[in-house]
Formats: sequence, C-alpha cells, structure tokens
Amino acid sequence: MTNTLILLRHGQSEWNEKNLFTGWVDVRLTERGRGEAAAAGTLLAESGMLPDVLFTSLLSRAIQTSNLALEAADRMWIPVERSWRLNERHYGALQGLDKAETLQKYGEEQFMEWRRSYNTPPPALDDSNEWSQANDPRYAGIDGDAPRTECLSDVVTRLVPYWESAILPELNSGKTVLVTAHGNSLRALVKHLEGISDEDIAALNIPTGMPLVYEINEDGTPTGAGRYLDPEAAAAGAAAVAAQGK
Ligand SMILES: O=C(O)[C@@H](CO)OP(=O)(O)O
Repeated sequence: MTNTLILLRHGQSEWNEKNLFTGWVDVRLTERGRGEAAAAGTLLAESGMLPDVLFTSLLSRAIQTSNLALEAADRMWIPVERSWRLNERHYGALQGLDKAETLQKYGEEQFMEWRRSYNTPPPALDDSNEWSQANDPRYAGIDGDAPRTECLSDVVTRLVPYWESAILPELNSGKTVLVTAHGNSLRALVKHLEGISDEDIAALNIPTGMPLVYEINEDGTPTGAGRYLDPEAAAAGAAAVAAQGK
C-alpha cells in the first residue's frame, strides 16, 4: 500500500522579491505569492489530491501559503501540526543580506559554497543582530538553543527524525499529507526521500508555490521520483531560483 505526500514550498515572499537571504526571518507573502498559494490549492483540488492533514513550519510565509491553498481547495478544516523542524535553513550571518551584493563581494565560489554546499554553514548570526531569532518566543521550546546558522546537513539532521516520528505515521494511517515548507527544508526532505548524494543535491532547486507529489511506501521510501503537478511551470520556477544573485 502507498500513500500520497504533497510537498509545497511557500509562495513568493517579500524577501524573495527583494532578493535577500531570508532563512528564519519571518517575512510575509507578496501579492504574487498569495496568488501562487491559492493556485496551488486549486491545482490540488482539480487533480483530486485533497490533503487530510497539514504539516507546516513555524514561519508565517508557510502558514499563509497553506491557509490560502487549503482555502482554494475547500480543506481549511483539516488538522494541522506546526514544527520548527520544517523551518527554512537558518542562514546565519547572511540573513538580511542582498544576494547579488553578496555574490559581488565574495565571488561565485564562496557564494555557492554558502548557498548550496551540503556541509558548509555561513558564519553564525550574532544574537544582537536585528535579524536574529535568539529571543523569539516561538522557539522557546527547542531542546538546547535555537540555531544561529545551519548548513543543509544540519537541516537533514533536525528534519528526518520528524519525518519518521510525525509525518510518516500519518501517511501510514492512510492519509494524504500536505507539507508546506521552504526551499531548503524541502531540499533536505527530497534528498532524504530520493537518496540524492551530497554533491548532486547542490543542483536541486525548489520553485515557489508548485505542488510536488510522491507516493510513499510503508517503510518511508517513495515509489519513484517526485512529480510536479505542473511540470513546465515548476521547471521555469526552479531555473529562476537557481539564477538568484546572478
Ligand atoms: O533566502 C533563503 O532563505 C533561501 C530561500 O528563499 O534562499 P536560497 O534559495 O538562496 O537558499
């Protein structure tokens, strides 16, 4: 028996539009992002993929996206669980910086190392920085301290146990599960699901607002690669993410 998992990156955020490194900074959706979120929900309904349960991060752009998508799909009533483990990768001292200026200042190699390497986190963000989340009450419950920076492997480490203990059991109880999260937290989950190597994951970009569907076996493995419900629009969106800063 397999069950359906739908991954959805939030719609365009205010800082996606401004081309700023975002991470855990709690920015909202733009008008375009709200439209993308609603369109994703309409596409789910048209495809007959109605979620039974929702998982989101603690960040407003993912919460807004799931609300708008579920409203469009007439599924606002489904149960929801929110976790910091689905948050975007914490971007450390890059949070709040302009991507194009950072590329200019540090050069392509360093820029891509911070942005897409598996094991190199950016420098840590100082707690006194205006974009720090050190004193944000929503993270008070995290065991140990909230991160001050993360690389993708750190995200895999915090996300996979949650996938196994919280999300997979819902799939295995026969539910269609919607996970609304972020570019890099979804890259971490896709890496885990598809067994993508540390090197190859650098080339994977997730577009905003495009439902990505898997059929999941009981042991948590997918039956095949993920499938975008609108493959052409998803390819264009992923290319735009890859080109950020250039
Ligand atoms: O800024 C960020 O938090 C992420 C996602 O928007 O950007 P990137 O694609 O550069 O990792």
